[in-house]
Order: sequence, then C-alpha cells, then structure tokens
Amino acid sequence: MSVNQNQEQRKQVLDFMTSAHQQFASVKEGANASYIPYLASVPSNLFGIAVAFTDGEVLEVGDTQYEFAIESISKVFTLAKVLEEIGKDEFKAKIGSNATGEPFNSVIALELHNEHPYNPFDNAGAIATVSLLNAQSSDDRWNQIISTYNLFAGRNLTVNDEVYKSESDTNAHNRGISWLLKNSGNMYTDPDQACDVYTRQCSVAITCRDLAIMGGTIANHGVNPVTKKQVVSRQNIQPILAEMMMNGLYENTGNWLYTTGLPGKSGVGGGILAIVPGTCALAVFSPPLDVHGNSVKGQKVGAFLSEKLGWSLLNK
Ligand SMILES: NC(=O)CC[C@H](N)C(=O)O
Repeated sequence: MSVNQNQEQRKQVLDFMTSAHQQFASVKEGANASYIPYLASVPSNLFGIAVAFTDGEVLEVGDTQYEFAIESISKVFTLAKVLEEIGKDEFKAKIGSNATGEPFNSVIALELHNEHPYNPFDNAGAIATVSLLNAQSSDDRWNQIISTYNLFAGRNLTVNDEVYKSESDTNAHNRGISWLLKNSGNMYTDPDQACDVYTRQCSVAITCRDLAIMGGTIANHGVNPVTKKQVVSRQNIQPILAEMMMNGLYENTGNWLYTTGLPGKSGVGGGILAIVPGTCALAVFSPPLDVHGNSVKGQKVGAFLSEKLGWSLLNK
C-alpha cells in the first residue's frame, strides 16, 4: 500500500473514532462498579478511544491519558506469561478454555465442576493462573507479572495504591475462592499469596493508549508494535485469542461476538480491549458497566467501529 493510501485509511479510522465518541458520549446506561469502593468514585463521564496499529501508529480520541484500573483485562497478560512458562497443553489441562455461563466470581460455577477452574478469565481460573507461575516468593511472583505488563505496554506501569487498598479491604470473596481451589488441588502456591498478587495485578494503572499498545502487541503476533520487542511467542497468540473470544466479556461474550466478530476483554475499571489480528487493537475506557461488568460505551464503540471498518473476523 502506498504511503498516501495508508494515510487516507488512517484518517478514515480517526474520523469513525471521532464520530463514535460524539455519538455515544451522551449514553447514560450502566453504572460504575461499586463493590470495589474506589471504582465507584471514578468520574463516570470519562470516555477515551484509542487504536494501536501493528506498525506502531496510535490514534486517540477523548480521555486517553487518564489512568484507570486495568482490573480483569490484566488476566489476558498474566495468561500470556503463564503460557510462555508452561505451554498451552499443560495450561488447558490445569485451567481450561470453556465458559461457565456464570458471573466471573461465581462460586456455584466452581462447585458445579468439582472446584476445578474452567478458564483463565473467571476469577477462580485467574487466581489459579497467577499461582501457576514458578516463583520463589510473593515479590518474585509480582515482579514476573509486572515486568510482563511493562513489556506489553512499552513503559513502566505502576500500581494505583488506592485501588489496591480498596480492593484488598474488600476481597474476602476472592480469598474464599482461592481456598476452595486449594481444597481441590487446583492452587499451586499459598492461596493468600496468589489472591494478593492477583489483587495487585488488577490495581495496575493504565491509560487507554497503554491498553491499545498492550493489545496491539497481541494483534502484532506477540511483537510490541512500538518497541518492536517480542513479548509473547506467536504460537501462544491463538490460545490467548480463543480465551478472549470464548469468555472475554463473561455472560455477555456471545452478544459482543455477535456485534463485533472480535476477541475482546473487559475489566470492571471500565476498560475494554478488542483485537483485530494482524491489523490493530481497539481500547475503550468508560466506567459505567452493564450487569455483567462490561463497559456499556466500550461495547457500543466496538460494535460501531467493527462494522464501519470491516474488522469482524467472521465476515472475511
Ligand atoms: N471483572 C473484573 O474486572 C473483576 C476484577 C476484580 N478485581 C475482581 O476480582 O472482582
């Protein structure tokens, strides 16, 4: 493609991002997560859209520099690290790749399956995934995780201490899940340590731009499009995208796939990530969530841009 054609296409993407922002800014549906007190206090009207292309160009509209809590989107990047460590076959045997159809923190889902986790995005599987890292100590486990995230983002990320404190004070349910996993032999380190490191990973502060670049690394077959560093091997991209496609937005994943045709992942901090393999990643930040914990505006932007720009993988 000539330079001019490429610039023309990028302008078209930016124009659609701008019209999505204008069109959906006034949407009032949804509510901030409130079960983590800090998240309830984030201004609900913040709204950012960023797209990172595999050549490293990043387009941004709206509040793309505001730092928000990554929450469950972190699960994608810890999954990547653990896949690198133990390989996809062992991962599938120990954690899995099917949906439970239940909420992300469901204990019933765990009980229905002999307390075996089902996938890395429900909390049970996500905490078990953290526990699978071969680490000498809690600090070592944490350092392995944050250094992976830094490679995905191409900069040093930090934990939002207020989020971490708010979440640590209120994570008894997740600690309960961790001990159930221990009970059934599906916890590979001290349950409280795994839950604490998991809580810290959910408290990492990212901007919408960071999230687009982190996703852009997946879209770019594991190579960070900005730093050009290989962060995850190509063979692990398909398992990551499969998990996203199957359960990235929990019980609303089917509706998301129906409208976008793309693997996605949400977090209760208001972020949503969508991957267009080989092309780009879309990141949206808007705190009000649907009842399943997915950003309302994020889902609308994903559907709109995928349709306008022909991103769907199910219509090639
Ligand atoms: N879906 C989410 O983003 C949930 C993450 C949150 N830290 C929790 O464990 O409940």
